[in-house]
Amino acid sequence: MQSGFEINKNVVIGILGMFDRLSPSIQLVRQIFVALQGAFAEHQVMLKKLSLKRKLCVVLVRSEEDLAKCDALILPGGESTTIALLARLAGLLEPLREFTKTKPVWGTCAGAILLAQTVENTKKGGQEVLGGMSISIARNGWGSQVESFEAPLVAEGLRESDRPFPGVFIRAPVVLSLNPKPQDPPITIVARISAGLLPKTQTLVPPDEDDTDPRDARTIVALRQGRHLLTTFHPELTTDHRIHEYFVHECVLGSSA
Ligand SMILES: NC(=O)CC[C@H](N)C(=O)O
Repeated sequence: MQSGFEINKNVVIGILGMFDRLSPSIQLVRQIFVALQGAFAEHQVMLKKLSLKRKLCVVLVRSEEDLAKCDALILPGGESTTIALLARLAGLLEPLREFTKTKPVWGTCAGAILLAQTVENTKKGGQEVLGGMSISIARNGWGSQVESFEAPLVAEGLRESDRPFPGVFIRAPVVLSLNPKPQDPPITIVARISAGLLPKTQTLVPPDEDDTDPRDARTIVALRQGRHLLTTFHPELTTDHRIHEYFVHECVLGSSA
């Protein structure tokens, strides 16, 4: 893939931080959740570990002005409906949709929901999306917070693909189907969970004892379409930086890192 970057240009990766707009008391509650769900600091630490030929700047994005500085964006975990609402209140929803049309975006967990074209199991009133990926996804598809789980993932699209990627799933969404139209960029599977490890607690898709089809869309937990990346789990809460590396090298810099 062609890189859109000049060789000496710094690369700015933004991390959407809508929760950082909230009042101090709500911030405290948020910190408790973010410690569990990953956010700016965790992604920043991972990005700083990558070895690149050019300087990588990581910025927190809370406004249209912040977004305008970015070459690429990470939509972190949290709560997709709240993130979309806060983005709308900040006048950022449309700029985010425009950004998604032209620049690389990676959505983790709640961010993955925002990147999907259609969402099931939404809260009353529906879910606003940015819609960069032609997939259908279900919020909280594996169950509630207490049914969060960890599982080794088959890292088929990553460097050292024989080495499983540690999957951390927190009220994670489930990919239901891939629906690319002929004119859309093709979808590449980056990581899967083995069909046999699919949690039985999933709320949306009825568990089927015989359903161990490894091609089942529910087994897809990381995928790429064009310059966008989607992970239903939280790579920033692990010590394995291969997914961050994949985003920067493949989606942002186009293999020329
Ligand atoms: N860890 C997460 O980001 C959870 C996502 C959350 N279940 C949502 O609907 O947005």
